[in-house]
Amino acid sequence: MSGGASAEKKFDLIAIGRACIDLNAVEYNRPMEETMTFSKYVGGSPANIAIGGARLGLKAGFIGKIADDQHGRFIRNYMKEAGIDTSQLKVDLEGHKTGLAFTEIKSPEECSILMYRDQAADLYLRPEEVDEEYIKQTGILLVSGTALAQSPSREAVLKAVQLAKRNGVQVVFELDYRPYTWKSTEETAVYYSLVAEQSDIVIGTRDEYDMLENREGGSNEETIRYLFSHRPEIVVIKHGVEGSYAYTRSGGVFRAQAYKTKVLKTFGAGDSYASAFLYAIIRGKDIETALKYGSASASIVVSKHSSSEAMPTVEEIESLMANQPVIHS
Ligand SMILES: Nc1ncnc2c1ncn2[C@@H]1O[C@H](COP(=O)(O)OP(=O)(O)OP(=O)(O)O)[C@@H](O)[C@H]1O
Ligand SMILES: O=C(O)C[C@@H](O)[C@H](O)C(=O)CO
Repeated sequence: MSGGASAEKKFDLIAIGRACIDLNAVEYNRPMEETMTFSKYVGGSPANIAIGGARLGLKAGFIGKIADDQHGRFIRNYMKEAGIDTSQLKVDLEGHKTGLAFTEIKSPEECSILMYRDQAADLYLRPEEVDEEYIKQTGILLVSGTALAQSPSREAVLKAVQLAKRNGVQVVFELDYRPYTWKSTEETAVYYSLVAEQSDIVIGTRDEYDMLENREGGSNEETIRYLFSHRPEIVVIKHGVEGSYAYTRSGGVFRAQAYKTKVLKTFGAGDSYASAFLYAIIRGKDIETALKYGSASASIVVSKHSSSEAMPTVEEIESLMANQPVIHS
């Protein structure tokens, strides 16, 4: 897996899944019950990753579905301005709504997200709306796990994965587990393992791999033994502030520590991490360096108010990598 793969393609990365709205508490360090004002941003893990990638200079596209309303139009405009191709951002004509994420920042360590995702438009993307000609044009297809939670979005994603494999496009699976979207953990494990086994790169937290394996307290060693008996070449396992590991099929083990930063909130870490890690891989950097890019990007985003708008530039990431100490754990 290297940068050369997408050099001649129109896109470096196409993400599939939700593009939603984040409403982040403006008065933070207090419970949401006492929060009166929220700032609006584009959100949704795969949208954040595409925005992060575009900010780093990647050629990015997006496959998804937005509501036919002001929120949907806000999302499309923001993503277009961020430099993302929105031609495959379909408009829902059946009255489904944009998903909303209200974020509560009680303290830097105590953050939570209150989701309004009943009948969310993104989960109504249909398989017939996924176009092979579009997928052919990218080096990487980035799949978000939440898009597998419900039909018809589930089948749309499975079709996209199939088309990617048929056309030599690398599949990156970001586990992105959001409990409220799923009916049961059994169901999650079935679809997570189905897609992980077919992906070239899998990225998730230790807890998300436990979800994939339908167990508690699993180990990285067991996870890689399982996944390397299938298609994945690289497995990235994140351990929050304790840093992250990447394992390669050929036996490589790499670790990156988190960078010290003044944390405002913790969400957005995973999405910024994924976009910068993939940017580095696409640009042909080695895996250890790619992990550092991911960690540096995440440490910038956790120090800021939003997830999408806060995505850093290459210069910001490289400057942080050169100057900021890591957290020893
Ligand atoms: N408090 C922190 N300070 C600095 N860096 C952090 C902190 N928390 C996380 N990170 C960085 O972000 C990376 C991803 O974080 P984490 O493992 O929490 O992912 P995640 O759970 O997917 O994130 P999210 O909260 O966005 O869902 C970590 O590997 C680490 O490099
Ligand atoms: O992924 C979501 O739906 C919410 C995000 O947009 C939010 O910014 C976040 O949790 C990022 O990790």
